Amino acid sequence: MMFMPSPFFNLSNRISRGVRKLATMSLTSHSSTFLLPNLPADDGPALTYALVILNQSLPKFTPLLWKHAKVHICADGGANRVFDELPGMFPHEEASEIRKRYKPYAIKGDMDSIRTDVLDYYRGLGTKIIDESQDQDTTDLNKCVTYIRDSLNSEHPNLCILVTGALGGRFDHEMGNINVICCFPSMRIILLSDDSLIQLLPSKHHHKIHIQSLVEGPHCGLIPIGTVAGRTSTTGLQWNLDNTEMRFGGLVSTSNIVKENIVTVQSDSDLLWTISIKKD
Ligand SMILES: Nc1ncnc2c1ncn2[C@@H]1O[C@H](COP(=O)(O)OP(=O)(O)OP(=O)(O)O)[C@@H](O)[C@H]1O
Ligand SMILES: Cc1ncc(C[n+]2csc(CCO)c2C)c(N)n1
Repeated sequence: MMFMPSPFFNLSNRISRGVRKLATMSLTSHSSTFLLPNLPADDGPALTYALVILNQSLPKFTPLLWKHAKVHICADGGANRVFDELPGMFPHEEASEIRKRYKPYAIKGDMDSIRTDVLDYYRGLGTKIIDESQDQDTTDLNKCVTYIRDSLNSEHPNLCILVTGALGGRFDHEMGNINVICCFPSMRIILLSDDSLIQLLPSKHHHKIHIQSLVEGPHCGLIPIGTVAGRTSTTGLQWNLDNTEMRFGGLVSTSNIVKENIVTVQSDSDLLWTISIKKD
């Protein structure tokens, strides 16, 4: 006799799958401790930071990010910024000393923006040069993240990629940079400027964001990207969401305010989390 599923089979199956999903939903913690002068020892499971420098003015906290990062990669013309701008952040030291101290591990991109003198200089210091000029379909940031994922992830598990110069500037580049964090949802990538940071909160986790109020906030936002976010719930914000629908072209949470030391977010869709960075 042929098996006939009961009319309730799908429903009960869906419910039990839903329950299982809730029961197994993992909690991911986030904390911008990389903006503090020293990484706290009790920072939970240690993250290893990789720093990617894009071709925009370096944020003032670049030396701090460099110190916290285990590996430093320049996206094409980002190398010009390290060469030109880092010595100016240490006016009392010799430019050549600073350039040797802040030597990128690799420079990767389509190499249409790095100057020849800069390329020759870092090649001479032993920096890996990865020329992908044949690929005109992915951005230099995408190329760098791919390199980190494929070549560095096994050596450095629990990697978090900090990206400077990702926001502000040309709008197509900004959107391209945001697209990169959506292209690699399982990697932790944080886009930074002097004014704000952005990261993806994948829907398959619940999120606990430890606010570093010395260096970030209070302005923040939660933005659905690419699709409707049917249900999002938050705690710790002035305008919390309670199973609220958000969509581009409708409600998105901007100019929200952090009210507690911990913000929690759960949603059925991937969201962008953004928070302001304090000027000192
Ligand atoms: N004005 C900008 N605003 C935001 N991001 C930028 C800007 N300029 C450069 N970037 C970032 O720096 C990366 C390297 O930039 P660069 O100027 O070397 O190359 P590009 O040819 O402009 O970029 P791509 O080759 O990726 O199109 C870019 O991929 C982008 O992520
Ligand atoms: C539909 C489409 N739009 C734009 C580009 C061009 N493009 C995209 S990323 C990039 C940077 C390469 O480093 C360039 C030139 C393309 N290929 N396909």
